[in-house]
Amino acid sequence: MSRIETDSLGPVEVPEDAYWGAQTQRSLINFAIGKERMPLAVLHALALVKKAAARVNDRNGDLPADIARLIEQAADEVLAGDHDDQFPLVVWQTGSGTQSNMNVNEVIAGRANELAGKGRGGKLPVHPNDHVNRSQSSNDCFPTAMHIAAAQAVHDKLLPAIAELSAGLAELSARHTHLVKTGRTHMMDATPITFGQEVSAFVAQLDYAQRAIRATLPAVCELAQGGTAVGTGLNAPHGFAEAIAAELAALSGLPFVTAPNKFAALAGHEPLTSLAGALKTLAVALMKIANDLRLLGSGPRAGLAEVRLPANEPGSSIMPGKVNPTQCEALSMLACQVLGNDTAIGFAASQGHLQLNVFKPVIIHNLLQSIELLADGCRNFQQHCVAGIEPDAGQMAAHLERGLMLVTALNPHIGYDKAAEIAKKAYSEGKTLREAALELKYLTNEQFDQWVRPENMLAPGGKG
Ligand SMILES: O=C(O)C[C@H](O)C(=O)O
Repeated sequence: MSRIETDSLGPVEVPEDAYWGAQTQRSLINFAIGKERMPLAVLHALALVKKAAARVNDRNGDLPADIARLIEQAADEVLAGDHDDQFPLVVWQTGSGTQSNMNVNEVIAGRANELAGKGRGGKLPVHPNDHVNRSQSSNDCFPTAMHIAAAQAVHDKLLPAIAELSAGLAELSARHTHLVKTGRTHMMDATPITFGQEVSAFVAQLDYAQRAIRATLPAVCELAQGGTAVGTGLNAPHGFAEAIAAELAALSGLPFVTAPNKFAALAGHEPLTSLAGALKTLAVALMKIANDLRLLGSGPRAGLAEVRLPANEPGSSIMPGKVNPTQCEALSMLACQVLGNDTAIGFAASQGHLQLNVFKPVIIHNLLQSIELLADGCRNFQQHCVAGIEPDAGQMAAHLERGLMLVTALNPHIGYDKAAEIAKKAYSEGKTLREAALELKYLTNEQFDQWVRPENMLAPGGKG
């Protein structure tokens, strides 16, 4: 069953139960490309813009109060998720997001008209363009929705998830401040380190990444709304930009303000590019953390085997009893995706032409995917990997005992060249450092005990 809706190009048949109108239907027909739907977070953010615009327009006397109330009521239903099935459009559509903006305008108008007792859809008494889109253009409300969706996702999901992983790693580090083990540089044995020190680097890397992400938020909280079609604000009343930013801040609890230059806010996407870059920084840190932990957990018999990762599931369909570092694999894979998304965002954001960037859907699709993957990834990694990590103190001690770079502690006492001779002799003849040193007569047994002490090699000022 269908009904007829119209737009400026003429009549279009839409499913009878749909709230959307002609423009959404045309987009469905003209852009049957891929499966990637416009993220719901963007559509909900657009609904928030429509609600805020209705309030400001009502206050300004630019909308009849009853129309504004109907818009707000329908927008609230969208925000509550009651109409999520009414947003079927894909990412690969008009580069301004006009069709998704019209999808939201049409659904809100269509539902508002039903609430007014006029039947589903249509343009009376609430018109999708004249009322729901009042004082707006897709060119300002779509980038506004992009910024709102990104800021909310970072604030509500990503920062708490980073904090959770960071707390888990900090706890692991604090539990093992005295567990001495072999340090490695160039993947080769180096001087000692504690497991606590090793893990403390991960905590600091995450801290750096979260600070980089936070630093981008003030610019992400600057909104394009009020610029309308080209940045001049045509058809929006004086003061609309400031008023709607304040309304959106009040509705969302986030510190949104109006962007100082609307021309740039429509045509450039530097704030979201910076955020994507900061997400890349987080992905880079997570890649290092995942790789280090799977390297330290390699084995269990023929690898480093210095940590035991939780055995969450059988790893192999053919090799009985094999357990794999699957959480590290998932985390490092999603880090690759985030690096790829950052590249796509960079290309897309660089393509602003004159007064508009028309690569907006692909930017926000990639950005929100990165945020979601990173947030879920941090949480999962904490809960299913870091929380269950146990160091193997025996294996660490054995590696330390066999290690050759403890010899570095002898540099201040016998000089680099003699110390190197000891290390080379020990390695080539399969001897311990002590045996080689004594055979070369460069020091006594007592001096070796006094100078070669891993626990004294962990900080500046440490002496052999
Ligand atoms: O949809 C609009 O409001 C404007 C459109 O993106 C355009 O500039 O052609």
